[in-house]
Amino acid sequence: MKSENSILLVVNPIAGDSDKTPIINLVTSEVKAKNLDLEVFKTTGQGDKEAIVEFIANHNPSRILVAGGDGTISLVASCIYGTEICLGIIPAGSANGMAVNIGLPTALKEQINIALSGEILKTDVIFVNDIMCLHIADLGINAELIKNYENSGIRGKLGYFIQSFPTLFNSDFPFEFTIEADNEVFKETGILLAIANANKFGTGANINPNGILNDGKFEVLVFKNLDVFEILKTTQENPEMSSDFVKVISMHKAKIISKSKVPFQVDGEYINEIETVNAYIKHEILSIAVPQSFLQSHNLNKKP
Ligand SMILES: Nc1ncnc2c1ncn2[C@@H]1O[C@H](COP(=O)(O)OP(=O)(O)OP(=O)(O)O)[C@@H](O)[C@H]1O
Repeated sequence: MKSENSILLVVNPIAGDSDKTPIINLVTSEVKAKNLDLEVFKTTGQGDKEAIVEFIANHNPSRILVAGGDGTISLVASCIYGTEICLGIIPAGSANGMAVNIGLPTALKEQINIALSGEILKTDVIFVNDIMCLHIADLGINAELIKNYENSGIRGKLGYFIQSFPTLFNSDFPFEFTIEADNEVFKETGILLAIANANKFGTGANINPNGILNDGKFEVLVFKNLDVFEILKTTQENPEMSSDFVKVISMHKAKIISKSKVPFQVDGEYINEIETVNAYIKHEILSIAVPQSFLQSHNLNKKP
């Protein structure tokens, strides 16, 4: 049985290269003000999943707050999906795609209050080659950019920017994909194939404006070229992109085969070069605390 009063804070001390003491202190005072109990778990980078599972078994928290980046959020999500334990996000990484997708505010106190709130979304989760994907996985030029960025040692947006030029010149794009979607087969050529449950990359680019986190489906989007005018549209809240630029297919499961090996990333983490991806969705299996405005603007049902 979970303990309604018990909150666990999972902190990744190295995420985003920042000191987490202010976060721990403010979470401690906010949790205390609500008469709840707090335990803090700091990740080490070694055996964290097993340690968190054991910690949960011993402390039975009703909610887990995560102070880290997308990697730490995925780690905790993989420990609690399918349970009633709710995840609260305190973005503190170099990449915070999930925070961007649920529209978290920037002020820490507001983030903590949302993470402890009763506004809860039961989100779908995609599994790509059995790897959990909370927002977007992709094959092609973005994954190649992430690989080059991770190898470069230059952090932040500047690192991304610097890597984009050699990546664009040296890439093997376009790639040829066969997409076996539910009961239909599509053959598409493109520079990037995204498998998306959410709308946005961590950078804020809104590549899947019609994606809904709890509709039981995900989208495969094949971007066909580097049309700058169309790419700029992804900075808008509701972009209408040309079908010459992107092909969008909504589905429950897919097998995607690339004619040649292609770079592959999941939620901002480079995985490897692959030829085949099997993707399927699990419906409403992860509870996340979200801003009330997000639930309202997306007409999403609140499900405790
Ligand atoms: N105490 C630690 N020391 C070193 N590495 C750690 C520690 N705790 C977690 N990690 C590593 O942090 C990574 C996850 O970081 P996360 O994505 O949350 O933040 P981030 O700042 O966005 O990181 P990155 O830029 O590497 O994606 C994992 O690779 C994990 O193994």
